[in-house]
Amino acid sequence: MPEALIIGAGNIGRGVVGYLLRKANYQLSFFDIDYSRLEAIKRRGRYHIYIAEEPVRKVEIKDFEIVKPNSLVNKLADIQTIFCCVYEGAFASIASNIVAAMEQRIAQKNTNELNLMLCVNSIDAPQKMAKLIMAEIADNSTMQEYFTHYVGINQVMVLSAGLPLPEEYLVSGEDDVMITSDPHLEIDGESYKGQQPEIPSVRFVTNAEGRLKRKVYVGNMRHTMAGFIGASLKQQFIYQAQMKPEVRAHLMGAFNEAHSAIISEYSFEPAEDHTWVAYMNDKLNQKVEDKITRVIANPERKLAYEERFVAPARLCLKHSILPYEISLGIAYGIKYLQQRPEEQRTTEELLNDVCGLESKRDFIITQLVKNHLEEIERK
Ligand SMILES: NC(=O)c1ccc[n+]([C@@H]2O[C@H](COP(=O)([O-])OP(=O)(O)OC[C@H]3O[C@@H](n4cnc5c(N)ncnc54)[C@H](O)[C@@H]3O)[C@@H](O)[C@H]2O)c1
Ligand SMILES: O=P(O)(O)OC[C@@H](O)[C@@H](O)[C@H](O)[C@H](O)CO
Repeated sequence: MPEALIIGAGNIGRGVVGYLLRKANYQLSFFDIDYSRLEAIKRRGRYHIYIAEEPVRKVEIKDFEIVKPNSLVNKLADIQTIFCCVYEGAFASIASNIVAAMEQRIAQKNTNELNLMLCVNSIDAPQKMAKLIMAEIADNSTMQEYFTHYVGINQVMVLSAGLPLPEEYLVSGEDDVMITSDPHLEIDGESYKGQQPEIPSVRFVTNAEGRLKRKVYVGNMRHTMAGFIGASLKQQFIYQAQMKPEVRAHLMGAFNEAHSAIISEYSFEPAEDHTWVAYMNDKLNQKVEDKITRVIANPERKLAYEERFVAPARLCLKHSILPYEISLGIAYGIKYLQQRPEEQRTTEELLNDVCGLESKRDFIITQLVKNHLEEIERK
């Protein structure tokens, strides 16, 4: 039986990744910084994944292991497949544990490849993780050689959402999770070390940078924009914003601007890209109870210069596309920040501090956002 360790047993770790690996008969082990929560799941012996299909399907997950904090390094020294389903803030501690595990591996002459799959929506995540590891082994050429030869740090595009279980299903267990329909993963096959396993609904792909940016700049941008607009309409769920025709027109406009920029910058096979667009657009019609608060969590990070709004807006300009609708998403993001009771900064200051936009250098984007904000205020 193949074995995988899932670090970060949250919506994606327990949900999408747990579901796909268990379906492929993997023996699952979970590690999470919240060990008491893992213990509670283990005590119950099972949890459920609800797949948001019509009708909703429920899958039971049992016979899994949990890893104690003081056993993590031993586990990492032994295992070959690790899925990291965390936010970037967890990278430093994971990097330190990988370094400690590499020491053990070298001592044990373990030359089995170790592949770390980074299930994160962050640009350059593998480079950031590699940098943290390299910083710890800067003076150790044996470790550096081992790292280069045997450790793969691989970007994953998680093409499904994982969310806390909506309240109406909550009877069966507090650790159950919901995932959207047709979950699948794309893993960077160019960075992967060794033989690629065959797992249904998991594809090893090339052009990972283009694919990740397509996901984050086009898909996550539109998702978060629906959240910011929905928040201004005092809605609770993403689908409520997506279903409003006037909102959907703006979401589609922003999606099309970002998508045009992405396909101008990166090469995609047209049929594959067509299928991706259809898959993403199908999500607009799904009535999944995905809370706006989840999708717009950490709004300042999401509005940053290299992130899902400003980066595609800049890419649009590079390819002579006016990021008119994406700028509307930024405007709603700024409006959301301004409504926080503790927020004192002016629009100009927020555009600068949060979005990294400079009024001279980024004249077009800042002007578009300011015009949209005036228009929103007039409504
Ligand atoms: N939820 C989605 O729909 C979705 C889809 C695609 C990608 N992602 C990405 O997947 C990642 C996880 O998202 P999520 O929705 O599952 O979040 P989540 O908050 O539900 O789960 C994250 C888990 O990581 C744990 N954690 C935090 N620091 C840790 C550490 N140092 N070591 C071990 N565990 C740690 C937390 O306790 C939590 O259980 C994020 O990077 C997110 O952007 C999420
Ligand atoms: O995970 P974040 O916080 O980067 O973004 C929130 C959502 O957009 C994200 O989790 C999506 O649900 C997911 O990426 C599936 O497309």
